[in-house]
Amino acid sequence: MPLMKITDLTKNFGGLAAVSNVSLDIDQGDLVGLIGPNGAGKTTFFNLLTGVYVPSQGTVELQVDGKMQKLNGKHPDVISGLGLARTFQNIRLFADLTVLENVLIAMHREQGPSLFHALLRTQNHYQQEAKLKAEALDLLRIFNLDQLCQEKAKNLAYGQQRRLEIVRALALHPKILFLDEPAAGMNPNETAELTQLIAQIQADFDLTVVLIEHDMSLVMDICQKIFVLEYGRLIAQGGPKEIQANPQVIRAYLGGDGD
Ligand SMILES: Nc1ncnc2c1ncn2[C@@H]1O[C@H](COP(=O)(O)OP(=O)(O)OP(=O)(O)O)[C@@H](O)[C@H]1O
Repeated sequence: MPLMKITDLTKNFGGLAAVSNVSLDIDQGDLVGLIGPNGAGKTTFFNLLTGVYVPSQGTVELQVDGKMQKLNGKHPDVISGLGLARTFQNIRLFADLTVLENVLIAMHREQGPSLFHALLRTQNHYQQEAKLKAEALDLLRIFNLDQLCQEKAKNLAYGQQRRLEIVRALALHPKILFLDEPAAGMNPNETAELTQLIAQIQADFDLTVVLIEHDMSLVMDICQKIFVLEYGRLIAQGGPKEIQANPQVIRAYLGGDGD
């Protein structure tokens, strides 16, 4: 049974089919790349899977406790609660809060101390706060951001902000992590470092990762399976070698208006 099953998924914006009849499965433990030229429908696809958009047609199902459960029409917060976390193409941090506070806020949304304990400042409250802080620092350490934990997010370099976004998503303890162009704006060294980090957290946290990325070195290095969209349609799927040799994919990139 797949972890996620996407069937005939379609999203129309007026007369434009941004995603068109896409069917695919994502298996537990996959590290999946979603590629395609600009405007192919990749971000729209993510938005459909994470509840930001309601599909015009088709279904998105997630395996929960051994059964496939329909996600269509569920609020993004409910979907997030079922184990889907994501980052966005545009960085969405709290610019004036510290690095640590940015992570703690994400954690509080998921598992923070109850209002009752917080208001009464109970011992339980302080213990839970200390536990969350320790966990946040552990995650920040993996991404080499622990030394910057008291720095305001807006003062971080661009690549560091992107890494902090991933830490915030990981803090939700997701089953599936969706990364929308995690290496965008990074230099080649930062991209190489991030590539290894993504592979490492996928293994260490037993995660399923789905990423949109234009940087082919990242995709081909670590993705075991690649899905290719063009004009909203799924035109190919397979391993990195297969995809690189696929004539339809080559034509989409060379003949289209993509990168
Ligand atoms: N909210 C919207 N309303 C209308 N059209 C939209 C909307 N969102 C996306 N589109 C259109 O849908 C198509 C797919 O866009 P999408 O952003 O999903 O592509 P993408 O593959 O993520 O592109 P990129 O690689 O440039 O980020 C594009 O033609 C885009 O202009």
